[in-house]
Formats: sequence, structure tokens, C-alpha cells
Amino acid sequence: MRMLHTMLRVGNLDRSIAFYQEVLGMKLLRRNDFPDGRFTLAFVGYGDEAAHTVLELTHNWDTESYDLGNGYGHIAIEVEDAYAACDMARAKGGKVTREAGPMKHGTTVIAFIEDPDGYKIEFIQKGSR
Ligand SMILES: C[C@@H](O)C(=O)SC[C@H](NC(=O)CC[C@H](N)C(=O)O)C(=O)NCC(=O)O
Ligand code: NI
Repeated sequence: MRMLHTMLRVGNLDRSIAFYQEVLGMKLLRRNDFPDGRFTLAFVGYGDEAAHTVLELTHNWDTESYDLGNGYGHIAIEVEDAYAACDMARAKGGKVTREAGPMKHGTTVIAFIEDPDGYKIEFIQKGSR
């Protein structure tokens, strides 16, 4: 078995695709409309799904926003330098919600940004785990 994707429901698909491409450098791998179900699926990631775990952005055409609740944590992305990654994200219009630095009660160097729907994305500095 292997992990294929994580699905996130998004309120505006073009806004989300632009974020994952422009702020996080992901590629749009495929986009499929399902008119009978009034939803679209867009898969984004850092490489082909045959070898990469990706994100499945789900846009329900009649839903503009979601209550994320208090159970969702984050999706983690490895970066060479968490401090530089925060600067890059900010420069590209991303919202940094936790600046880079060692995690509380630990030593892993992390940072958090939010995507357009408020889903947290964690930067983890390579080699600091
Ligand atoms: C190792 C890295 O992948 C992490 O996600 S650790 C981040 C750390 N997580 C927690 O503290 C989990 C327990 C917490 N009570 C919760 O439910 O979120 C974290 O979020 N640290 C915050 C910080 O600012 O360091
Ligand atoms: Ni984490």
C-alpha cells in the first residue's frame, strides 16, 4: 500500500490552484469536472501521482466556504530552510501564522502558513527532525 492523496474541500478552485502553484510551487496534475454531481476535482503536487502523494482539491460548485472545525491539523512540506520559506511565502502573498523556529517542547524547526481556505500547511526544515 502507499498513501495517494489528501482531500481538501475548497471554496474557490482557481484561488486554491493559484496558491498551491504560485506560493508552494506545486503542479496542477489533473482537473476533472463532474457536472452530474456539480463538483470539480483538481490534483496538485510536486510530481506524478505514480510516485508522489498529492492533494485532491474538491470544489463543490454550490459551496463557497467550510467550517474547518477543530480536528484538522496540517499538511507538512519539507523545505531546505523554514525561515527562507516563510519569507518566500509572504513575498508571494501567503499568510504566515507561525514564524519559523524550533517547535514547542522539541527541536524540529517548523513554521505554519495558511492556504486560502484556512487549512494550515507546515514547513519542516530538512534535517531538523
Ligand atoms: C513534528 C511536526 O510535524 C509537528 O507537527 S509538531 C508541531 C506541534 N504539534 C503539537 O504541539 C501537537 C499537539 C497540540 N496540542 C495540537 O493538538 O496541535 C505544534 O503545533 N507546535 C506549535 C509550535 O508553535 O511549536
Ligand atoms: Ni507536523
